[in-house]
Amino acid sequence: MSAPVLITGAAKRIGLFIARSLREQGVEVIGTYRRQQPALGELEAMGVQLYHCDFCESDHVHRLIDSLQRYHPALRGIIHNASDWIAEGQSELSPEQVMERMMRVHAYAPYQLNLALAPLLRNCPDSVADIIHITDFAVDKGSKHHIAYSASKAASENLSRSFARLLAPQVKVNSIAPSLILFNEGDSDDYREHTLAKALLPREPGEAEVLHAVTYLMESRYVTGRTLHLDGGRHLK
Ligand SMILES: NC(=O)C1=CN([C@@H]2O[C@H](COP(=O)(O)OP(=O)(O)OC[C@H]3O[C@@H](n4cnc5c(N)ncnc54)[C@H](OP(=O)(O)O)[C@@H]3O)[C@@H](O)[C@H]2O)C=CC1
Ligand SMILES: Nc1nc2c(c(=O)[nH]1)N=C([C@H](O)[C@@H](O)CO)CN2
Repeated sequence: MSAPVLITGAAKRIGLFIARSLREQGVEVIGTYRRQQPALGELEAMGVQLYHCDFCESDHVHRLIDSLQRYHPALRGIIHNASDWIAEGQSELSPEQVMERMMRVHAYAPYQLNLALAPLLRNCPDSVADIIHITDFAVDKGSKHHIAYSASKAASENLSRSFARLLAPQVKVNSIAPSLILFNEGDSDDYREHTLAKALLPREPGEAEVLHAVTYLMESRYVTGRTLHLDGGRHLK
């Protein structure tokens, strides 16, 4: 791949795994980060170009777009990975504030980036470029505890359809909809057991499962406007 891949939320967990793996394969990688994380130094040492951006802050998004347009003539791909997983009632935020934050990070910022960076994707010297939105299994089923999160991920998935139609044939646009990929450190044994039991394949697949899906989509020459479900058969339980 002869132009960089932009990965949002690259400082930890799945975004970090994808950024590190693509870089190890010799792909130029640009990453965004919100908070200082231990892995930022490692990414810089690997040659990953990092930009600070909180997608809930409009001026940050505009500054990121300006920098990318100024310093990068082309992009091979954009992976919209950045995400906040906020449950209603589990933070000091009001429901309105939760919905605003969810829509900003999962829909508004990706919308702004796709529109502004489409010319850079079209400039990619490879035969094709990709946008990938990482959404969630909850898009199809909803979520009673993460209502705004789920709705905003559904908006993100719909962005994939619209941008697939707008940017074809130079740019493919797809979604990856995972259910459980990686537990969080604070997850209790009961929560882990309950979550694993939701799928036909009761396992925590880890970040590589998402990397495989990203690689498949970026190597495809005929898939666009589609969603890859990574859910262990949960839809059949
Ligand atoms: N983990 C799982 O099992 C599942 C994950 N997914 C999806 O996969 C993707 C990666 O998941 P995972 O690695 O677990 O996600 P995490 O929540 O662990 O990390 C998300 C990343 O996004 C960044 N981020 C959060 N809010 C903002 C913001 N307002 N502006 C900019 N960056 C922000 C975080 O930065 P910071 O370091 O500051 O927190 C972090 O780097 C996400 O889109 C998620 O919704 C979907 C289903 C299951
Ligand atoms: N931004 C995030 N989104 C999601 C996370 C996460 O840790 N960060 N985790 C999940 C869960 O794994 C869920 O799929 C199963 O309990 C969902 N989204």
